[in-house]
Amino acid sequence: MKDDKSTSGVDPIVRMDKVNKHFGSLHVLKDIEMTVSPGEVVVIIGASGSGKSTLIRCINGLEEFQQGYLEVDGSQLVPHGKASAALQKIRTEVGMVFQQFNLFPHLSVLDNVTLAPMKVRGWSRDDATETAERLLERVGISDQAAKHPGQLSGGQQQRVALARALAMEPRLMLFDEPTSALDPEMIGEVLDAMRELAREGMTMIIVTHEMGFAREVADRVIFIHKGEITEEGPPEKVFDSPQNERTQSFLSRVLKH
Ligand SMILES: Nc1ncnc2c1ncn2[C@@H]1O[C@H](COP(=O)(O)OP(=O)(O)OP(=O)(O)O)[C@@H](O)[C@H]1O
Repeated sequence: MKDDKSTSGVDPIVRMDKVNKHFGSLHVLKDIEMTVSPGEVVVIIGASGSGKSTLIRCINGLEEFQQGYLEVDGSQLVPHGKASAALQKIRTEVGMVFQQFNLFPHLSVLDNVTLAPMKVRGWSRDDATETAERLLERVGISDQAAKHPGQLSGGQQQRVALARALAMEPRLMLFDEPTSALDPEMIGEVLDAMRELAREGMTMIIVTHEMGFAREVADRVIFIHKGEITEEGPPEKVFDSPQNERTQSFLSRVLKH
């Protein structure tokens, strides 16, 4: 096991040691070693197809991996793991926001947010509604609670998705390119909500192409190239003086505009 001093005595929320993942003959994740401490905001960057989404999807068991050690908040996901008690626990403790919102189209905004706490956590409707209303207020869309997702803008839908994930009181939030499907004028409102969450101390792992945002919110930036972590460090270091030539050429491409 990797000895990671960033945990400084506190148990990490995520511990990955030599995790390998294949899609058939494609070796998508190669010996991934990553430790995330409570309260840390880690941003994962890299070219399209480098394995960023696959990496975070392994963390909540949406993708299985073939080799290595993966532990989330004390529960271990095993290679080739299918349904297990650990997986169930991890799914309830880890919130995820996807590129495509993935809201239930036939439910109101409020019902989208109350559903999982009632079904999974066994909360009463009153308790779930109270929490949902507070969260919708917090992401600035309390006036949309009775609408259906299709009646909202992309930015509003993504904020509902964030409220829905937070309603489960997650220990860790994963974001998979949460602004990539949004019109440019709506990106800011979603990033603002994420910024706020980071300020409040939520542990977050974020895959994004928003480099300005990454620099601003990340405690640590991880660069992935063809399934390997080739560089990581504080944002100032990775963005201003990248050591690896792959990072240098990626950043010079994406920061050109
Ligand atoms: N379900 C799947 N079956 C087969 N190959 C897959 C599957 N999902 C992803 N891949 C492949 O795995 C590689 C990594 O994909 P992944 O989506 O993790 O990359 P990414 O870095 O998130 O890319 P992007 O920035 O474009 O979203 C790619 O080559 C992709 O085509």
